[in-house]
Amino acid sequence: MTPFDTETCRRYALQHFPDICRARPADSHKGTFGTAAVLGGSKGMSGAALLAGEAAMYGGCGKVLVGLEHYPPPAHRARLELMIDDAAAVAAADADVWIVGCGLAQTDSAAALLQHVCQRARVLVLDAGALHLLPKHPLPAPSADTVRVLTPHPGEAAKLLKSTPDAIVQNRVWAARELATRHQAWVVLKGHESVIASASGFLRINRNGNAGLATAGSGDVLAGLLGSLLAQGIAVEQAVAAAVWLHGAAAEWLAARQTGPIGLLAGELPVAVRWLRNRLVTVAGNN
Ligand SMILES: NC(=O)C1=CN([C@@H]2O[C@H](COP(=O)(O)OP(=O)(O)OC[C@H]3O[C@@H](n4cnc5c(N)ncnc54)[C@H](O)[C@@H]3O)[C@@H](O)[C@H]2O)[C@@H](O)CC1
Ligand SMILES: Nc1ncnc2c1ncn2[C@@H]1O[C@H](COP(=O)(O)OP(=O)(O)O)[C@@H](O)[C@H]1O
Repeated sequence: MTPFDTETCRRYALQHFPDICRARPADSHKGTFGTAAVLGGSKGMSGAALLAGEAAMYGGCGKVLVGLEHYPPPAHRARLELMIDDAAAVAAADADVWIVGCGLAQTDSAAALLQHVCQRARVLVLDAGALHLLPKHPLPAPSADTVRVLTPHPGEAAKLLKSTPDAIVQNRVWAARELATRHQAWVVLKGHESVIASASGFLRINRNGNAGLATAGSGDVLAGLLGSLLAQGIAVEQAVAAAVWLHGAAAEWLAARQTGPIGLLAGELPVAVRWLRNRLVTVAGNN
C-alpha cells in the first residue's frame, strides 16, 4: 500500500495537473466554479447520485443539482447545499457538466432521459447505469466541441465490449483504448491501477489509491469529482487524470489516519479530497 506523503503529492500534482493547484481569485463568485448536474438515483440507489453530488461540491464546484429518478428519496442525510429535485426537472435545467448514471435504472424512461441530456450537454460524464444502457441505446457521436467521459469498471467495460470482466482485466490498456476510440471519448477503466485513455491517443495508468476504494459508492464519488473539475473549467486533459489521482490520494490520506483501507466509506472521500485540494494550493505557494 502506498503511504501518503504530502511532498510527493505536491510534486506530482504540480507536474501533472497544475490547474488543480491554483488558488481561487479573490473576486470569484459561485458562478466562477461552474454548475454540475447529476442524474441517477433510481429506487434503492438514491445514495449513488447523492454521493456523486457531494463529491462534486467538496471537489470545488460552485453549484450542484441532483436529479433523482426516485423522488422524493427515502429519508437520507443529503447535504443541504445540494439542489435536489426529480430527474426530469433537473434534466430541463442548465448546467456546465452532466454526470449521468450513478444509480440510474435500466428502463426506457432512463434511456430517454440520457438521450435528452446528451442532445443538450457540452460536457457529459457517463457512469454505471448510463454505461449499461449504451449497448441497447447508443448515443449519437459527440460533436467536435463536446467532451464525453466514460468511467466503466471491468464489469461495465465487458458489457460494452461484449467480453467478460476477466478478459477485460487481462487486457486493460487495450480495453480502455478500444472504448475511447469506439465512443470518441475519454475513458477511465477503473480498478486497481485505473487506465485512462482518450480517442486522440492519451494513455496513463494511475498508480495511487488503495484497496479501501473497493467499497460501494466509491465509483460514484469519482464520477462526481470528475464532473466537478470539468465544471470548474479545468481542461479535460488534466481533469480526468487529476480526478482519478485525487480519488486515490484521498484514500491514501484516510488510510494514513487509520480511516481505511478496511472499512473506508465512500462518503468519507469527498472531505479528504477537499483537504487535499486546499493543501496543494497552500504548499504550491499560491495562497
Ligand atoms: N448507495 C448506492 O445507492 C449505491 C449504488 N450503486 C449503484 O449500483 C448500480 C450497480 O452497480 P454495481 O457496480 O454494484 O454493479 P454492476 O452489476 O454494475 O457491477 C458489478 C460487477 O462488475 C464486475 N466488476 C466490477 N469491478 C470490477 C473489477 N475491478 N474487477 C473485476 N470485475 C469487476 C464484477 O463482476 C461485479 O460483480 C450502479 O448504478 C451504481 O451507481 C453502487 O455504486 C453502490 C452504492
Ligand atoms: N484495489 C483498488 N485499488 C485502487 N483503486 C480501487 C481498488 N478497488 C477499487 N478501486 C477504485 O474504486 C472505484 C470503484 O468504483 P466502482 O466499481 O464503480 O464502484 P461503485 O459502483 O460501488 O461506486 C474506482 O474508482 C476504482 O478504480
